Amino acid sequence: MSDDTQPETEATAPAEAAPVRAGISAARASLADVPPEPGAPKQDPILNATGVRRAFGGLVAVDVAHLEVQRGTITALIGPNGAGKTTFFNLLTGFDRPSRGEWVFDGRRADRMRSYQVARAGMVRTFQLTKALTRMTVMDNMLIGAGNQIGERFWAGLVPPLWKAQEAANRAKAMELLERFKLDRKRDDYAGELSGGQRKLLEMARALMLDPKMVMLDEPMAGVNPALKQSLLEHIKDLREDGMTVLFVEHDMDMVHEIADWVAVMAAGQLITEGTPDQISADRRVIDAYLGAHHDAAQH
Ligand SMILES: Nc1ncnc2c1ncn2[C@@H]1O[C@H](COP(=O)(O)OP(=O)(O)OP(=O)(O)O)[C@@H](O)[C@H]1O
Repeated sequence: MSDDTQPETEATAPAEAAPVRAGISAARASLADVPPEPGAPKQDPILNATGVRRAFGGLVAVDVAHLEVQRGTITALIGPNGAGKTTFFNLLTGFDRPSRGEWVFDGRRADRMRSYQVARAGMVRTFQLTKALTRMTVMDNMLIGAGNQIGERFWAGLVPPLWKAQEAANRAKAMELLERFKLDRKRDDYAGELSGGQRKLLEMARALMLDPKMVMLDEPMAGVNPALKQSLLEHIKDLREDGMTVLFVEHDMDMVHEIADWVAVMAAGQLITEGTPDQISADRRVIDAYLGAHHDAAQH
């Protein structure tokens, strides 16, 4: 954790040290008996997807037969360029519509939900800061991340005390998160002035404004300098400690090894295997997929 480097005190050491070990060992234990095969069933999947397909004209970008994501784990989604990872993310989070397929998130059918409904249900993805957002302050980015809960409820939005109370609560929550991500001193700066790594931290902090159960991160390490990488990794581990599930797309295999409890591998739209990081790095199918080799049974 980012705070581990601080000197331990009697008051804080036990409370901070215990959950770190609890989260990772619970996650690994929950996956211990799962076979390293595509579509492997999990003990307690927070996400359960079946037959998810998305074609763009003649190109089948995603064709995932089955995937379960175990609750409380950090799961990496890897695969060569063009494997369909981002498209799959977009489908799951309601930003794209599948040609067919269904999935259940935390006990609720989510394949018909719109993106804001998916987010409200607890599956929240991070977004790269768009140009418009870089021209807003860090705090305003956080407040946008909170959505407009009262304003969306039309009648409540007409009652100023309710509206103001909600805004004050959002601000307090945003401040707490900015402190946690060590961005509190930047709150009045334009988001565009942040470094690559700080932007990633802001993207994650914004997602947490919605109190997600599952956080979806698309290439969290892209454009982050080595100094901030470690801090970012620790923040992602903290999400698991707080009971959240994390699914992330990433090309940086060092990062995958360091934080993933489980890895799902896509190639040419399909889920070709799953397993622990060690199982995956030894899997011939994965090596072949990255080398662009044809899957040939004789090689196994
Ligand atoms: N809107 C779209 N229209 C047409 N083709 C698309 C569209 N979006 C994605 N594709 C195609 O679908 C395939 C999968 O793309 P996708 O971006 O999901 O892969 P990826 O695994 O995320 O790749 P990368 O690691 O390079 O980001 C690619 O061949 C891509 O060109």
